[in-house]
Amino acid sequence: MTEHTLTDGRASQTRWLLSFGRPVLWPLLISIACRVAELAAGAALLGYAAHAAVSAVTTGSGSAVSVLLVVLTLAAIRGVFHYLEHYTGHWVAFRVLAMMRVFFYRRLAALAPAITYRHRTGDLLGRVTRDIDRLEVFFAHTVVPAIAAVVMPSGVLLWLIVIGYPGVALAVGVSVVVLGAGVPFVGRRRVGRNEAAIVAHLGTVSAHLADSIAGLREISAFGAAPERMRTLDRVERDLAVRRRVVARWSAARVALTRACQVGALAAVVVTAHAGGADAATIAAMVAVMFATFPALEAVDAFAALLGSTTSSLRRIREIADGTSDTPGPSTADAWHPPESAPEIRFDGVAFAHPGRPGRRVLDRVDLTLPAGGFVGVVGPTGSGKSTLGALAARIWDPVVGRVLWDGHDLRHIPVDVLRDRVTVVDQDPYLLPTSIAANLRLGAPEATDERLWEALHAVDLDTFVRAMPDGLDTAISDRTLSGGQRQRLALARAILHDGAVIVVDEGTGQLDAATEARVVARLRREWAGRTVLWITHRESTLDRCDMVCRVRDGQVIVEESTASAC
Ligand SMILES: Nc1ncnc2c1ncn2[C@@H]1O[C@H](COP(=O)(O)OP(=O)(O)OP(=O)(O)O)[C@@H](O)[C@H]1O
Repeated sequence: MTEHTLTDGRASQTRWLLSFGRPVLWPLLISIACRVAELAAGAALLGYAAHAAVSAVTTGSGSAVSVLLVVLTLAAIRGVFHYLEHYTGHWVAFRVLAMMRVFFYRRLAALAPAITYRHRTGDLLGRVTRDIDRLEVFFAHTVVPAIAAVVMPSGVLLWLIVIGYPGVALAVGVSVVVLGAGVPFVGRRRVGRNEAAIVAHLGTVSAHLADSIAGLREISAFGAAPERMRTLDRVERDLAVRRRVVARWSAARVALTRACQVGALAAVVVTAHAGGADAATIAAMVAVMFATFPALEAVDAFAALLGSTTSSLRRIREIADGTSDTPGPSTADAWHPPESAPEIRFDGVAFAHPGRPGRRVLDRVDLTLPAGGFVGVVGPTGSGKSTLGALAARIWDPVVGRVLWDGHDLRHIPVDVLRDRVTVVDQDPYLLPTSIAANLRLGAPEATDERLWEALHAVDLDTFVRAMPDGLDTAISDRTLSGGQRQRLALARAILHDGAVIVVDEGTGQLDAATEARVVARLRREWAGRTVLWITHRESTLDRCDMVCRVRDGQVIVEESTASAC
C-alpha cells in the first residue's frame, strides 16, 4: 500500500469514526474545552511560579502569601478541569463503545447466517471485542488531546505576540511545527505497515485459539496439539518481530523529541534575551514552553494509535459495510405474507455455494411443497438436502430461478418477517449456556411454563427435565446434554416458535428408533397445518409424510405421495 492510499484510508476512516461519534459530539466538545483549560491553567501555573521565583531572587519583590494563593488557585483550577476532562472523555469513550458493539452485533445479525460461513467465530469475536476496544482508546485518549495539541500552542503563540515578543513567538512556532507535525510522523510509513500486520495477526491468533478451544477434545484425541501450538508459535514470532519494529521507531521518536525540546527551550532563551526580556520573563516563557510539551507529545500518541485504530476500524467496517447474501426487498416490492401456512414452490432453481460458484449443488429444480404438507426429503449424503432446506428458509438465494411463497418470490418478503415465519431446526443445533427455559423461550419469549412443558412432552423430554435438579431452570450448555437430548430440546424450541414453515434438518438422527417414532408422531400433530420440510436419512420416518422427495445429482424427484398414510 502506498503512503498516499494509506493516508487517504486513515483520513476516511477517521471521518467515519467521528461521524459515528456524532451523538456524543457535545460531551466531546466539553471534554476538549476542559483539556484546553487544564493545559492553560498548567502553563499559567508554571509560568507564574517561575516568574515569581526569579523576580523574588533578582529584585526581592512580591509577597509569598499572594504568590502562594495564586499558585494554589491555579493548581485547583487545573485539577478541576483535569477531572472534568477525564470524566467527560471516558463517558464519551464508553458510550461510543456501547454504541459500536450494538451497531456491530446488529450488522452481524442482518448478515447472518451466511456471514458465519465466511468468517471464523474467533475472528468475529476478535473484531467485536479487541478491535472495538481500540476505538475506545481513540475517543478517550487520542482525539481530545490531539485537538488540544493544536489549540493550546496556538494560545501560547498569541500570548507571546500580545506581550510583545514576536521573535520568541517565531521560535516557539517553529518548535511547535517540528515537535507537533514533524517528529511524531518519523518512520510512520513502516510503523503503519507493521501495525496493520499486527492487527491482522491478532485476528488470526483469536481465530486459531477459539478454534483450538472449540475443537480441544478432537485435537487432544488425535494428538494434534503440538502442531496447533507450532502454528500459533509461528504467528507469535512474526508478531514479536513486527512489535520490535514499532517499538524501535517509537524509541527513536522519543529520543528525537527530547533533543528537539532542549533545542526549543534554548531557542526561547536566546530569542527572548535578544528581544530584551528580563530574567523573570525569560523564566516564565521557558516554563510556559515546558508546559506546552505534554500537549505536543499527545500528537505522537495520536499518530501512534491512529495506525492500529485505522486497521481495527477497517476490520470492523469489512463486516459492518458488507452486503447481505439475502438482501431485503425495496419498500415498493415488499410483500407481507398472511398467517396461514403457504405453498412453497421451487421454480427452475439452481444453486452453487458462494465459495464454489462453478459447482451447482442443485440444478433446474421444479418442486411444489403443498400448503400444510409434511414433506420428507431423502437422498445420499452431500446430495443437497440441507441446501434445499436452506433455500426454502432463504438462508441462501438461488443463483437461477425463484423460490415462491404462495406465488410470491421469497426475496419480496422482508427478511425479519421471513425469519419470524420460518423455523429452522439445524442438524447440529446450538444451545445457549443458560437455563432450559431460556433456551426454549429463545423464539417464544412470552411462552408460559405450562406451554414449555407441553412442548417438552411432545418431544418426549418432559420426564428427563422434571428429574433435573432445578427443572426448567436447570442450567445447561451445549456439552452437558446428549446428542439426542439436544436435538429434542431444539425441536421443542421449534414447536414453541411456531412458524408457518418449518425446516427440520436431520432433527431426530440421534434418537433410537422407538423414541424417534413417538416424537415424529407427536410432531406431526403439533405441526398440523404447517408446511414442513422433513430432511432425513431414516427412511422409517417417511411413512408419516404426505410426500417424499429424493435428491440426487442436483435434481429433486417426487417419489411418492402418501397423504392417506398420515
Ligand atoms: N457453505 C458451503 N460452502 C461450500 N460448499 C458447501 C457449503 N455447504 C455445503 N456445501 C457443499 O454442498 C453440497 C451439498 O451439501 P448439503 O449439506 O446440502 O448436503 P446434504 O445432502 O444435506 O448432506 P448430508 O446428508 O451429509 O447432511 C456438499 O457437497 C457440500 O460439501
